[in-house]
Amino acid sequence: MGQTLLGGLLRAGRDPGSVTVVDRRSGRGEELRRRFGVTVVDDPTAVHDATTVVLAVKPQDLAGLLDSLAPHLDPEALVVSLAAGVTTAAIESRLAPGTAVVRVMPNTPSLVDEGMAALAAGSACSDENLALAEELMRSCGHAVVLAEKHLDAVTALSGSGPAYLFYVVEAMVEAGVLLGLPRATATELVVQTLVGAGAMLRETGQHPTVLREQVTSPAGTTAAALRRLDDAGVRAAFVSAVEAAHARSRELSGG
Ligand SMILES: NC(=O)C1=CN([C@@H]2O[C@H](COP(=O)(O)OP(=O)(O)OC[C@H]3O[C@@H](n4cnc5c(N)ncnc54)[C@H](OP(=O)(O)O)[C@@H]3O)[C@@H](O)[C@H]2O)C=CC1
Ligand SMILES: O=C(O)[C@@H]1CCC=N1
Repeated sequence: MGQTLLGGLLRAGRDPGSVTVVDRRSGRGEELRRRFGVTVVDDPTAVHDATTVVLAVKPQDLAGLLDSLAPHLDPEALVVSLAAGVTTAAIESRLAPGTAVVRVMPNTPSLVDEGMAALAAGSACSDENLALAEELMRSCGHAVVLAEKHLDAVTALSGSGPAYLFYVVEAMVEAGVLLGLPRATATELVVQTLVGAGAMLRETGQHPTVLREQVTSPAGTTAAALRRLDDAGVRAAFVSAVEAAHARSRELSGG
């Protein structure tokens, strides 16, 4: 996710010379340097002169990372965390009092500048800090500011959401192959159908129920398929899956 966001920032015109990546795996540094033209170091004390620090490690690694960064952070620096589940209060508790923290939940379509991110401000975060974090996230897609109590739901919906849609695409491609289509053809059909359906949702502004009804001819093929999906409890399974992601995000906040 960190690399995805880095790519978005640079595409949006940020000077690579102004960005330092702290990466503990030395083998990857050369590739990042070559690909993005940024400075790559393995020493976390490099944050000492940073005005904005983006944390893109797994939630389980965040506490240890914060402890190693805290003594070196400029007290005026803005800290932006991408970690699922970890609250701004938990982050603040490991940093100097008054440190500005923003919690962000991005998603992987940021890779193609179609990301959806939600941001929540910590207790010492000014409007200016929040606007800066929002600008960072808008460099690779959409961004909304929400109360922090909603961030676990955002994580479950748009954070993990691309995986649910890729899962549906995988299943549909397999179905096409089962019906005798070459895999490449099935993939092209399904991918463009997903992109087209997404564009219709965005550009018509119509409710998905209306768009689904337009596809569903009386006594036709779609009605036969949707009946099977309902029989298999697919709609309920999606709701339950999102609930499970929400619960897991809340669990990670305890970590
Ligand atoms: N993937 C996604 O779709 C989304 C992820 N997120 C959040 O983004 C964060 C990263 O997730 P993701 O990119 O999937 O995870 P990855 O494991 O792919 O990336 C985490 C990276 O952090 C590095 N790292 C760990 N500890 C340190 C450290 N102390 N110093 C420097 N680098 C370190 C890891 O290095 P190494 O490879 O050596 O372990 C790894 O490259 C998570 O908190 C996740 O919740 C948020 C929204 C969406
Ligand atoms: O699976 C995860 O935990 C991360 C957070 C949201 C998407 N990926």
